[in-house]
Amino acid sequence: MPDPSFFNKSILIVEDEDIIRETLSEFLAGEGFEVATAANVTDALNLVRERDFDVGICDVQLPDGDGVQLLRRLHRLNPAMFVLIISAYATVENAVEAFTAGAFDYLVKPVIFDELVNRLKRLFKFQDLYVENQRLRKDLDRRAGFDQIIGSSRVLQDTLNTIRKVAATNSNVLLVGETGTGKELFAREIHMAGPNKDEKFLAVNCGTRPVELLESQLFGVDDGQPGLFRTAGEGTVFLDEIAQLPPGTQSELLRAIEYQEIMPAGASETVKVTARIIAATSRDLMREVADTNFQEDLFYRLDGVKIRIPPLRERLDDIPELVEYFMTRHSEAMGKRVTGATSETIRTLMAAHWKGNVRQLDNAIERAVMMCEGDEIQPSDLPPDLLGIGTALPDTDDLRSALRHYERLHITRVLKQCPDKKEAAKRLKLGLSSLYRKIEELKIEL
Ligand SMILES: Nc1ncnc2c1ncn2[C@@H]1O[C@H](COP(=O)(O)OP(=O)(O)OP(=O)(O)O)[C@@H](O)[C@H]1O
Repeated sequence: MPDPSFFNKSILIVEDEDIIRETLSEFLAGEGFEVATAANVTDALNLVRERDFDVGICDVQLPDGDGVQLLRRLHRLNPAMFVLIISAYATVENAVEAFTAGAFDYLVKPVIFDELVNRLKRLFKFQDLYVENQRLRKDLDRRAGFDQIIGSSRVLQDTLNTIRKVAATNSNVLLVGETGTGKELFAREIHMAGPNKDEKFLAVNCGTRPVELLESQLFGVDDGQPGLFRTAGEGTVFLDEIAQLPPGTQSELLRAIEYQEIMPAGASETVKVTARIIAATSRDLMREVADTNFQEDLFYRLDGVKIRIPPLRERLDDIPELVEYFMTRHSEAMGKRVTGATSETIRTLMAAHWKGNVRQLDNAIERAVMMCEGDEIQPSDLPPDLLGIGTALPDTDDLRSALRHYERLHITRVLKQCPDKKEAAKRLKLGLSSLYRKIEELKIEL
């Protein structure tokens, strides 16, 4: 009975002796593998250039090269391919060379089938761990901010350029932007592009209450918790919603910036701190100063290096890419196969107002993926309030067609909210038969 871990696995046998290659191939195919064979280095490389294999079994001596060198080249083409070297002569040097080059295992001829099966079972256990490890690493990198800022619009790219320049200087930064524009994401990017990227990035919301809790989180307690500033070391402290920092805490923060020292609760002496500070606000800090809610000194300290994160409506070109990104993420998480959005959906999204910016778009796509019944997101899968705020732009200048377009959109939205046609007709102030006629005329899909 073949081992279940062998099914759907692909294996490449590289062996110049016909009889060995064929018996191995027959045996492994019988065990459930998908098998391909090559009799020399050139053929093996050509096969690996064409497709990925899970495993390679390579003889050491081949007519046009040696198996260990082949192994190195295979790894360059596909690092996830695990290779088992077989050799007619067992020498320590051979084995060491194979393992140093990255072989997963080493077998001596004649190959005993039972032994090969055991080695392959072991190999797949490791390979599963390897794949899982790669996935987690990717996930971690994503969470840490790598590769996560999506969008190639000019406006976004200019902002990213400024961010990278500022990041290198290790100076404190103020990020200003509406809610959901990605301020925390950009703050992480600054940290990761800065000289202390291997240190910690710690975030706190300045709206945290009571004040004592916020202050102990930030500055710590004398004989208890160290607080974010000390824990961050040379890393970054991200102060979100800085406008909500209470007046007393503002003075403490000013001291941390001006003198690089803090006073933990209950302490009698100050403590030196070196963390970089990145603050973010969705409010106009200057106005908060004018309204005496925010200390002027602190404002000027923070305002030195200020970067504005543009709202989504100023970079509509990013929407298709962001939709693709969120769609992939959410459909993976929900185990669905939603692979695209219709052009009408994209037009609708590009016409919406996006008060909640990228976060709102993320939520809209999450909902759309949930509602989507086929493999493409339709306008009717989008949140109804979104259709209300923005209106899809018609594809034409012809007034009659444009009116049909809006009529179709409006009726679709009402029907989506209210599937009972009698009720929907009432809301539309139409007779029931007129509604049916419109549905037919406008080709509204239910
Ligand atoms: N360009 C982008 N690419 C990918 N995801 C983004 C982008 N911008 C924002 N996001 C995502 O949108 C959500 C909101 O971003 P974030 O929390 O950084 O915004 P914020 O400006 O700090 O919001 P708030 O002011 O409400 O705290 C997050 O899930 C973030 O990952």
